[in-house]
Amino acid sequence: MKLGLIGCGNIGEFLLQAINIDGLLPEGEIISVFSRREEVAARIAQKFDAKSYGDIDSFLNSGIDTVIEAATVEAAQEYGLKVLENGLDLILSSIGAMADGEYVEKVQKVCRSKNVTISLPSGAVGGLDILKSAKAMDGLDSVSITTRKPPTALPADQTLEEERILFEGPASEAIKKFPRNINVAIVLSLAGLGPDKTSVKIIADPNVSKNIHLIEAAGSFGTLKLEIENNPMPNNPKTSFLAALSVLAALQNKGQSVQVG
Ligand SMILES: NC(=O)C1=CN([C@@H]2O[C@H](COP(=O)(O)OP(=O)(O)OC[C@H]3O[C@@H](n4cnc5c(N)ncnc54)[C@H](O)[C@@H]3O)[C@@H](O)[C@H]2O)C=CC1
Ligand SMILES: O=C([O-])CC(=O)C(=O)O
Repeated sequence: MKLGLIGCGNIGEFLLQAINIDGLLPEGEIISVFSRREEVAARIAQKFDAKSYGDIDSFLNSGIDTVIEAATVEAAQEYGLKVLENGLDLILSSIGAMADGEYVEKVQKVCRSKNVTISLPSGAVGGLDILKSAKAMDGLDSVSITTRKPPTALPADQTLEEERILFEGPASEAIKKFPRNINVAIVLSLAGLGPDKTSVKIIADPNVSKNIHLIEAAGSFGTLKLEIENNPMPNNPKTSFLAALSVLAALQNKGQSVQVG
């Protein structure tokens, strides 16, 4: 795999280290890097033996076959379709871009016509396999996620002394208000009941140091209760380490003949 990377932040730099330096993707290498700030892309590219590009078209035509997006929901929406239209597979970190049903339809149409795929890694949560099985015969009745993070990981009052509920409502609204914090609700929506029927609660809690997600679901299969206590990434406490690992795992699993789950 000849990989291109959009976004040189936390997840991006983790992947460059894991793939280009530590050799954790034996069949792949990140050869091209694109970021909003060209000088950042140039510095990071040099450090990890890749090439940086200042415009998206040269990046997409740099000999890559797969693009990893690790930037923002806005960037994913801006470049996602273009990546696919150029005949390149896409792996998305900013899954909030897929909250819009019309956008998802366009993505599916381009994927079919260009024979490419878009992969949505499980990110900082799990249980997607259970939700997918549970809804196979329309037997999934409810899905909710309660996200509890320290104020440093949220756009919250940093001097909070007690926990505070910042949001309660559907995933479709949550991702509009917290596009950098609740991508997990959209991946759960896509596996389960959709962004309007997936309930979200976001709590800023000064008494926790981890990013905690509690996923609850019920249906004809039974009930699900899954709590994940994520360690934050050292350079960006908003992002859980598991989210970066899930992108690496998606790359490692890409094209494998034995698919688990
Ligand atoms: N699916 C999930 O479970 C999770 C998803 N995320 C999402 O993954 C994405 C990446 O996360 P991090 O690496 O922690 O973020 P980060 O903030 O550390 O890095 C983002 C990078 O993207 C660059 N960027 C911003 N706009 C851009 C544009 N228009 N074009 C190109 N580059 C652009 C920034 O300059 C920055 O270097 C974020 O959208 C984040 O919300 C984060 C955690 C969990
Ligand atoms: O990393 C996390 O715990 C979740 C997160 O930021 C997101 O879903 O956007």
